[in-house]
Amino acid sequence: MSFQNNDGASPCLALQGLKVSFGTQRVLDGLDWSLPAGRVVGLLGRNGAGKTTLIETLLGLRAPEGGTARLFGQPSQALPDDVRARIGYVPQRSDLFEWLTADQLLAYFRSFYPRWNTAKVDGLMSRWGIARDKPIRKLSGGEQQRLSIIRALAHEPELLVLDEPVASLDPAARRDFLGELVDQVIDRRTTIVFSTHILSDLERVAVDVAFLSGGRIALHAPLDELLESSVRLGGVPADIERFVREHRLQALSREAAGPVIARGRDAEAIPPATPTVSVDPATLEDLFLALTA
Ligand SMILES: Nc1ncnc2c1ncn2[C@@H]1O[C@H](COP(=O)(O)OP(=O)(O)OP(=O)(O)O)[C@@H](O)[C@H]1O
Repeated sequence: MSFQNNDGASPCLALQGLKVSFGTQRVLDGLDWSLPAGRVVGLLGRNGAGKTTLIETLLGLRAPEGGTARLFGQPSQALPDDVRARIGYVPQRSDLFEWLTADQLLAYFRSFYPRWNTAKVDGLMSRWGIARDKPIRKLSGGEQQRLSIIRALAHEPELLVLDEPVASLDPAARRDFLGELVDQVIDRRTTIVFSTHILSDLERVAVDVAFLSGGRIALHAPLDELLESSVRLGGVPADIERFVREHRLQALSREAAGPVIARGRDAEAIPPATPTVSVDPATLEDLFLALTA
């Protein structure tokens, strides 16, 4: 699958050979990744896989030891102000000034941006039920998280990066938030990268998924295509191995025991079960476990 931009412009995010270590621990290990405009990508990986490190490095908040990170064609480490204004970021830990009220906070941020969508801010503040005149420290964790998201959406960024934005949100708020992200893409072609551990949410919206494992992006594909072309195979290892070879499937997990997750070229390339090998649809959880092992 190709992720070239349709209009031929440079990708909004381009990472090449990115390397980041903490002491002797190599977290990003020659990571390549490129994203055209207008996609929503769920960044998946196990705890400690390096999602936050990747997000901080791509935004220029952390210097890599090797490789390059570019946003809108500019080096992330030296972004001009006009490019910075095209980016929205919701960090994992709240960056809100807790002694301000929501209204004061929004007024403060508004002063930094040439563009600010007051109607969108007001609409989301009332839809998400956030008190405007309470000190932020008195808002619940989920309300603070929603306020942080509103702040990041308000200046209509072309690239929105969110580090576990739904961690404190209840299921209804998560659904609403994801709907908002999708609207954002439909209305404005915003590119959105967000890390999450809540796989069930992703299956409800048309998103891409990118799996971070071993310091690299192991796979990046539209989720619906990935699910349609992936299966869980059951049977004894020798039969499965033969089945995978004969049907030219790509085995995504190589565990000696248990189900094997495999992928065909597309949905049509998936063969039916045989007396010795069972073929069932793979879930996103199957894919996550296989690809981030
Ligand atoms: N400032 C730091 N100093 C030392 N080690 C760090 C630092 N930041 C991150 N690490 C280590 O780097 C690895 C990747 O951390 P990171 O926070 O990027 O992972 P993550 O995928 O976002 O994890 P989680 O899903 O738990 O939020 C971890 O092993 C972590 O302990």
